[in-house]
Parts: sequence; structure tokens; C-alpha cells
Amino acid sequence: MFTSLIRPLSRGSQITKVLVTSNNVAKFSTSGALQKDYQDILTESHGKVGLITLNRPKALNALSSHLFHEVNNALEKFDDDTNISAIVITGNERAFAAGADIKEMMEKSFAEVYKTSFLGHWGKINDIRKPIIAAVNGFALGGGCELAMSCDIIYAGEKAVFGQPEIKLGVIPGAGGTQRLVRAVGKSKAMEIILSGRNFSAQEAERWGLVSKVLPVDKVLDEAIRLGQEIAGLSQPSIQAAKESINRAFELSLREGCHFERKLFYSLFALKDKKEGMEAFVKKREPKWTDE
Ligand SMILES: CCCCCCC/C=C/C(=O)SCCNC(=O)CCNC(=O)[C@H](O)C(C)(C)COP(=O)(O)OP(=O)(O)OC[C@H]1O[C@@H](n2cnc3c(N)ncnc32)[C@H](O)[C@@H]1OP(=O)(O)O
Repeated sequence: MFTSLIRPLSRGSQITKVLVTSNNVAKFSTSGALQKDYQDILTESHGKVGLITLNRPKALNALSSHLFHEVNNALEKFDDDTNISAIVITGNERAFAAGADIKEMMEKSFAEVYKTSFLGHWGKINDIRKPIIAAVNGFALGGGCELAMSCDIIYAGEKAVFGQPEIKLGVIPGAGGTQRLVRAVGKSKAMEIILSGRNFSAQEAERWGLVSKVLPVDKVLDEAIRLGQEIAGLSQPSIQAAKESINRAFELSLREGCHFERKLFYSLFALKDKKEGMEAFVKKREPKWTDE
């Protein structure tokens, strides 16, 4: 049996009708939305912003391998789509994602996860060139917190709950949690959170620098899309260069990072957009970006 729903969308968005079938396969009825059928996610475009909604509500968006393969597929499609300049990943009001799917992992042996490189596909998100914004409401636990931290910017609803509770399952974070959390909040806080497995609030996450903005629950997605649209309105080669350079800060020494940044800065002088941006400033007019 088919049920239909119209998502409330922000200003300037395309209206997309989502048909949810009894086996939870979503189809999109307007042009501009992806034609690919997914089972565990929904995808839409809002102008130049691609939106991925995790959609396993009964399991609090637990990250099964299947769901994550779909996320990777959608991310790669948006990254290759010249009509898309920024990507937003969200869940629902109850959960962004309550972690990796414990029911899927429960029976897996060491030999199996090792031989099949169980989390091998997790790193694909790090190769996406376009900015990714996480719009987090509800639980962002374990792999859900790691997914949010793999995004470039996190906006959180005031009731969002973050945490790395893996220690309570007899394991440790496995998708970058021990590495990204310590870089975001420092060693002492990261140790406290990961060794105790205790959750923390959106307000704490903002205070510690993990989250860039805390918003009312019903405003998080709209604001994330609005930020994506703001970014999409700028020169895209510069946006991608800025993202690449900021991410290098996690891997290079300060000296190497500044050297890398300088080279990228010089390279942007080859762009028409550099000439346009500077000329527009001097002539006191709005720039017209061509992304060239
Ligand atoms: C493929 C990429 C994966 C990369 C992973 C990298 C390594 C990551 C490891 C992890 O993430 S381990 C998991 C960490 N997360 C948790 O430990 C949280 C588990 N969930 C909870 O503690 C609770 O569900 C909650 C979030 C505190 C909410 O509690 P509440 O009482 O409100 O709801 P529940 O009845 O517990 O849940 C509703 C429904 O959802 C199912 N569910 C919730 N979380 C998961 C999960 N992580 N995996 C599988 N299923 C989950 C839960 O079982 C319920 O379903 P039913 O049992 O009623 O069918």
C-alpha cells in the first residue's frame, strides 16, 4: 500500500513529493530529485543543496552496512552533480543515528570483520570534495556521532544528544571517534566521554567546539540548508580549496599546513573568479561567479 507525504521545505526549495511504499522504498515525483531508489535513506535537492535523510526511524537510524552503502552512493552522486554545491545529512527529530547497527554486528566474528574489511567503506565520506553539513536532532551516538564528526559543519537541535557509548558494548569507537573527538574537544574531555561512555548535550558540544550552532529543533534542518545555499552562492573552486586546506590541518604540521595553504592560495590566482571577486570589490558591485 502507498502512502504519500509532502515534506515541509525551506524557501526556494523544490517541492518534492515522496511516495513511501510498504517496503519503505522511496520514489521522487519531481525532476531535480535523484531517480535512484533507496530503501534506508531519502534524497532531495533544495536548489544547489543536496539533502540526504537517514530513514530507518524504527531502528533510530541505526547505521547498517546497507544504509551506509546508500549514504556513500548518494554522497558520490551529489559530489559528481554539477548542479549541487553543498550537501546536508540529517535524520529525524528522535535520532540523527543511534550508532552502528548492533543487531548486525552482534554475530560477527573477528575473522569476518577483518577479512571483509567491515568498516572499509566508511572512509568514503572523507573523499567528498563538496562541503557537508550535519543537521543533528535527537540521538547522535557511536557511529552516529562519528558520522556527524565526519561532516564539515555540525548544526544541532537543542535536544540533541551526542555520545560514544561503544565502551558499554565491550568495544571502542571504530569509525574515527577516538581521533576526531580528541581533535575537536581535547584529550581530557575525549578521554572522559569515551572511557565512561556517557552522553553529552548539544549545549556542551557547542561549548567544546564540536558543534558550531545550537538551534530550536524545528529550525535545524532549514538553517543547515540555508547555510548550504549561502555556501553554494560563492565561488565553488575556492570553497573546495578552503575545505581541502582546513582538513589538511588535521594531518600536517603547522609549517606543512601553512605551506600547503599558500600553494592553494597561489593556485586560485589562475581562476576567473579571483579576478571577478576582486574587481567586484573595487568597483563596489556584486560578483558574478562562474566557478572558473
Ligand atoms: C556501517 C557503518 C558503521 C560504522 C560503525 C563504526 C563503529 C560504531 C559502533 C557503534 O556505533 S556501536 C553502537 C553505539 N550506540 C549505542 O550503543 C546506542 C544504542 N541505543 C540505545 O542505547 C537506545 O536505543 C537509545 C538511543 C538510548 C534510545 O533508547 P529508547 O529506549 O528511547 O529506544 P529503544 O527502544 O532502545 O530503541 C528503539 C529501537 O531502535 C533500536 N536501536 C536503537 N539503537 C540501535 C542500534 N545502535 N543498533 C540497532 N538497533 C538499535 C532498538 O533496538 C529498538 O528496536 P526494537 O528492539 O524495539 O526493535
